[in-house]
Amino acid sequence: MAQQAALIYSLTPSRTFHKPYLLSSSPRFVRISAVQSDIKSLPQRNSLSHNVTQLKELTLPSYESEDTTTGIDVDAVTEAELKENGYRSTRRTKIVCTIGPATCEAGMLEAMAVAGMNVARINMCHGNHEWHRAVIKRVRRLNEEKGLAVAVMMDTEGSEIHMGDLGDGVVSEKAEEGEIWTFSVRACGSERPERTISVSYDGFAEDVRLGDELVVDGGMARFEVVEKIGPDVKCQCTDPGLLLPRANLTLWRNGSLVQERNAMLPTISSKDWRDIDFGIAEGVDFIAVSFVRSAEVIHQLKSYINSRYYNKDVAVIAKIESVDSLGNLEEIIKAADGAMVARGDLGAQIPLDKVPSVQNTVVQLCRQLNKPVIVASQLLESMIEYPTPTRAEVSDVSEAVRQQADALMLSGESAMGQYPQKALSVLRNVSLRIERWWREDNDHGTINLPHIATSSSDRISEEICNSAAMMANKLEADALFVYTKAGEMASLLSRCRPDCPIFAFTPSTSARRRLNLQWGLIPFCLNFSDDMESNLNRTFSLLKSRGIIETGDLIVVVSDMFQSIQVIKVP
Ligand SMILES: Nc1ncnc2c1ncn2[C@@H]1O[C@H](COP(=O)(O)OP(=O)(O)OP(=O)(O)O)[C@@H](O)[C@H]1O
Ligand SMILES: CC(=O)C(=O)O
Ligand SMILES: [K+]
Ligand SMILES: [Mg+2]
Repeated sequence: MAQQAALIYSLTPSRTFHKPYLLSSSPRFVRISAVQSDIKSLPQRNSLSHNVTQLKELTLPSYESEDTTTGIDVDAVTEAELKENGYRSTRRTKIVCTIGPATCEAGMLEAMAVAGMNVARINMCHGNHEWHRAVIKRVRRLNEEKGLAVAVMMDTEGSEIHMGDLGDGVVSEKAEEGEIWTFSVRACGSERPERTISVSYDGFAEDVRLGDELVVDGGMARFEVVEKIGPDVKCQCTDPGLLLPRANLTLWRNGSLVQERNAMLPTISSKDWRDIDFGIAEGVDFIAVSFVRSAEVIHQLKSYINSRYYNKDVAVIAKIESVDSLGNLEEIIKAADGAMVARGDLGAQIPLDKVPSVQNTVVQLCRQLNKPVIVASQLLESMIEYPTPTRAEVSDVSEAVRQQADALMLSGESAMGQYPQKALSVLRNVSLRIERWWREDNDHGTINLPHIATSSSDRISEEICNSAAMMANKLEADALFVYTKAGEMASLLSRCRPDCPIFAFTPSTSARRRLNLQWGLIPFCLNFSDDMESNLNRTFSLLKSRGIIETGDLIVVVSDMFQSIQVIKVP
């Protein structure tokens, strides 16, 4: 079968380290021995070439599923990246792509996975269950057939106010200055009168007042309310712009966001609960909850999942996009398994100039609380239409990478844009470049990570990970290895944002997919025993036989089972 081809940008080979350390691998003790002092023989980091030297076409071979009792599950994409670029040059920042009409076919999904998509996001605001089920199935098949670990994230609709669909085949409408448009709580159906938009919230006509400002999609277009006639609200366009199907609507009065009765709408609507049941049944890995206002709803969803689907491994991501969430950030993030800075709606609820500081706050808070964080929306908005990004967009992406967010997200760029693969490769290349720059810039200081563990055993794990990451940096190790059943130790290592990549070995395919969202983690599926000596020997020979590691590589190892750090030179 013809495989989709995609472009992989190869950086010059850099794996020529000669590591001068030799370590014994005794579990339970941190035992460093025979440390030699020929550190000068290490290559200068800045001697690693920055040049993008070759463009290579990569097709994914069909994947023979490994017997994980003996083998190791690693996919062709990771393998190629590790071999081509060397460990130090692998991308640490993960990429979430929203799947829509532009990317939902199997070939495109594969091309996106080859080009670096770590997580596929489906937005329940659009499409129906049949459409979403087909996408999830295609991703799952891709994972099975090609040995990939692309996770699926389902994003709930939430019950904020938005416009209805524009009708069959209508992808957008332009509102011009001065035009009068009708926003109505009546469903318009297929015979939508000209310049009429349906509104999702029944209380809309009652809540608005003459003179209110109606803002579409955080400022894509603006209207002033000029007349109310029963269910219809006549509005005059004051700022022309594009109206997209199901665009978000906010009302402003005297410079403040109006939250009349819509503030009482549930964060998780009855449709959302049905979508959540659907998503869990279809095996999604993450549920991203829109418009979270407080920690309560996260607790509610998590206990629902635990009681109803106790054997399912579903992580809950709190989307930070509601003005009300900002006073409860810490509790919300603590309650959730991760967070998303959903800048689209956030920018419609708070002044735009406040969005960057909220982004920074959420990213840093997540890092401190050890929760993965995604920076989302409009990263490369212009690439929906154009093949190159603006300089400002590239700067915005680099800022998120410099903040060391776990993941960046594409929205319309990958869902319905004309250049989804190009947008993905911009995220990849900017990430690689900025990560390298960040590592080479020795002046980034150390971020103070507070203790997060509550039990003494967790506290030990935390300290082990902090120390292992620090050792790996000081020894300029080639990689950190972590053997982890549920992924906790892997997260703790990722939280330290070490200089080298983290190979996370887990026996669980769902844990492997979940870890794919986290900064710097390269998750592998591997069945391991309680005998670390034999786990290591097996891992070394498996990875060596595939050319991923080589004799002499310096590895720092931690595991769930033994509270120890081992430093080993690959035999
Ligand atoms: N499943 C889909 N079917 C059709 N179009 C889609 C689909 N998913 C996304 N799109 C299109 O891509 C655009 C961007 O999608 P995205 O899901 O990122 O919206 P968003 O507004 O950023 O997210 P949210 O609705 O969660 O605030 C949408 O406005 C829509 O036009
Ligand atoms: C992603 C999303 O929901 C937003 O930016 O609004
Ligand atoms: K959504
Ligand atoms: Mg949103």
